[in-house]
Amino acid sequence: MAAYLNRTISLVTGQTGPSGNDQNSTGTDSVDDSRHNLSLQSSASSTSANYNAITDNRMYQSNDKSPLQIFVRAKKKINDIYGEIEEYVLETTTFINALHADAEIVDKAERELFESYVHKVAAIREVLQRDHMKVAFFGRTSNGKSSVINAMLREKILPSGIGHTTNCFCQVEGSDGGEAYLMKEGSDEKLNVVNIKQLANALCQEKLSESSLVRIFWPRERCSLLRDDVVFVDSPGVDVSANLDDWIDNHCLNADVFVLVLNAESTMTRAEKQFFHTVSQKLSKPNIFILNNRWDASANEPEFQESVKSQHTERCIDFLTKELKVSNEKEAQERVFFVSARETLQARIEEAKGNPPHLGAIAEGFQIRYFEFQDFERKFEECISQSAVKTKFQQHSSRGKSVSGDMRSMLDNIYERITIFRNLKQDQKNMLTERIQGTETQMMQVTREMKMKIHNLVEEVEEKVSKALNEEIWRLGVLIDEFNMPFHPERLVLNIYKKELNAHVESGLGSNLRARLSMALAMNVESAQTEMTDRMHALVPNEQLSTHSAKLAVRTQPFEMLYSLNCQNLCADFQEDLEFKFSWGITAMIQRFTGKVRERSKKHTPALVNRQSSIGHTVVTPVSTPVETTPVCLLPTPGVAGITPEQLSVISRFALSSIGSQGTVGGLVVAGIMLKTIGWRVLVGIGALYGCIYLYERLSWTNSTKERTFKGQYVRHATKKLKMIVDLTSANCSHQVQQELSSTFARLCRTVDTATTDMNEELKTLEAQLNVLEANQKQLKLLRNKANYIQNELDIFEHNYIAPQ
Ligand SMILES: Nc1nc2c(ncn2[C@@H]2O[C@H](COP(=O)(O)OP(=O)(O)OP(=O)(O)O)[C@@H](O)[C@H]2O)c(=O)[nH]1
Repeated sequence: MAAYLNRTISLVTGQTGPSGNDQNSTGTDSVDDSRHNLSLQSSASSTSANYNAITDNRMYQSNDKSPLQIFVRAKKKINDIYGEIEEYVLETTTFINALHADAEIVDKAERELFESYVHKVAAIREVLQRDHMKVAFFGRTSNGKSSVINAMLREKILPSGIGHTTNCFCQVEGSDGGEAYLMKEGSDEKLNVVNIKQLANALCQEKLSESSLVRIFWPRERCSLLRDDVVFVDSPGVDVSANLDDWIDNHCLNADVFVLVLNAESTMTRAEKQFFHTVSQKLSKPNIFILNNRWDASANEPEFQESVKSQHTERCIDFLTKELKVSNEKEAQERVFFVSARETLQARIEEAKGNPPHLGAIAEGFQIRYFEFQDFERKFEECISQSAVKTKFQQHSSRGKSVSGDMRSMLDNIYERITIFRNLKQDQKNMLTERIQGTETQMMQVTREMKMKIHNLVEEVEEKVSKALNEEIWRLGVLIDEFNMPFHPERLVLNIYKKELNAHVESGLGSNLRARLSMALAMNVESAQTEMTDRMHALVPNEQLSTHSAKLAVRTQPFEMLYSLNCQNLCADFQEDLEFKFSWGITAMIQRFTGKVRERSKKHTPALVNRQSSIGHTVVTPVSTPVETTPVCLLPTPGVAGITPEQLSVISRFALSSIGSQGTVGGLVVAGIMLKTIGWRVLVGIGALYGCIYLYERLSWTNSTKERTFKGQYVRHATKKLKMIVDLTSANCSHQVQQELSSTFARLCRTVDTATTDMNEELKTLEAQLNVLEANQKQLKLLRNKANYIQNELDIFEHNYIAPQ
């Protein structure tokens, strides 16, 4: 009670707070003085001063210091934060959708979860737009609920009158664009606002059910409360309906403040109490104000005024603290008021006309009641603003935090996954880089080694072929003896015989060389190829081996050496000599003698190198036989007794011609000398023997002897020619081996190159993937920081708007 009185005095004196109260007088006497000062009969100056105080108070209420501005600013702030949350959620979802392309990082369920936040935030924003401060008025019929609302709105918007007037729930809310209209529940049709008198009035024909709602949209600019998002709900009297539960469920659950409008002329009824009991059961600690309306009536009985007020106040406080348990004593004292709604409304209408408000007074003590009503409004505004911020925005703030927190932890998970994935890719990149470098180094080493190997193998082949061919040349006589085509000295037959013999020698030599060398050479080549392939296999990564295995495989056809001896051309210049020559004839003797001398000179002197440069079409290099190992000398070498073979040949020809030319005279001289020396009998005997030998040799000069002679001449000729191509043939063979191995190695190198190129491509792909992953991580960090920023914003919001309460 004392608090109530202090409150009244502070309003009158224009001072607020406990200090103001302390500085002024306290107690009943002071109140009496105030009442005296504020009576309608007070002087004009006093009225004018009080009017100024009222005007100042209204100005204060309508400026930015109005408690309702807390809600307005909080709503704007949370709206701004939710704008950022929506932007953040959209940005994150777009990013996650892009990441979803890589299923290893974000799966479908995760993506859908992110998308669900877009809808969630959009839904919260929608609710946020509709959030307002809602006050609901209850009380018995005709207690003046509609009048209180009208007084607060400063216009007679809701129907009021004696008896049961309000038939249904009427909600008054601000409209934009200066338009006033109303809408029935479940309809979007805008009705003329004058219809409210019919729709909501119980006395009219066209009445709605008591639980239905009519929404009245009133221009915001016409009332500061509406402009600041306060919504008023008027109800039918609690004494006319049994459906109180439905009322509460349909219209009260989101109310921030309840105002119980009592009739100060009577006392609180059971119906009124019952209604609020139900409300306090359904809502946790509802904010309830009690207005003892029609207090102007107390002016008629001033002697009982204070005692009635005390009684009402005590009962109301007990109701709030002891019965409903929704407030403590101190809070309850701030929630009970004694007002006159009718008077306040009239005063404000006068005020709107530019008249002093006291023109609306209907009884003595107007200004106290008027101030009390303003005090109620002030307390109500503080309460509804704080309550609405808490009940509505705390929930939004918590949900915003939960959304940003959930998203941040999901982003953290994705970040960790990307980190693992990135490390994996980085390891792969490092391994691949090392492998490429290793492959290049090993490739250089293998190339060096393989070149050396090919070189050695080629030299070995050359040596082997040379040796084998020389041996075959030594055995040429055997090969020619094996040739058994019928021999005939006739020119045409002999030409065919020579052709066949050339072919026989060529194929015989070829097959003998193959038999001796091919197997070993092929094995050597194959083993070299296998070694190359194995070394190259080691350079190609296992996973690429299957791709490149066909290229790496050793050729299926074994290597075969080709010995192109070409005896047809080689021995084309062979000319046989099948003339009969008596072995004891003078020419033969001289030839034999010169032959022996030549043989002897050959044994003791370096061989004369035939400088003839053409054998068939081939180029011949200096030849050295196994015997002729001495260095080549191009000068004629002196024979026995300083006579060269050419000189001996000239001498023999000269001797024969001189014998032939002297004819019989010479023979007779020789015969005469011999006859005289050894006697004619011995001479005849020698002659007979000589003749017999001649005859024998002449008779022995048969076809087979000619064949033997032919073959002997051929062997000598072919031996000479073949020896000249030994080096050429072995060089040719080694060249074949070199070609074979080089081409194999080149093929393998190409394969390794392809594998290296593939690895480089893979490296590029890995680098690109790493760049993308790095960019993703940067973006994730950014998004995480944004989530933190939003959380901070919401923390600050709670600290500024919710925590202080
Ligand atoms: N003297 C006086 N009369 C009042 C006051 N408040 C309201 N009235 C009158 O009481 C009657 C009922 O007022 P309403 O505002 O309609 O009351 P209500 O509680 O809304 O009534 P229902 O709508 O029927 O529930 C009207 O004639 C008002 O003029 C007041 O403070 N003093």
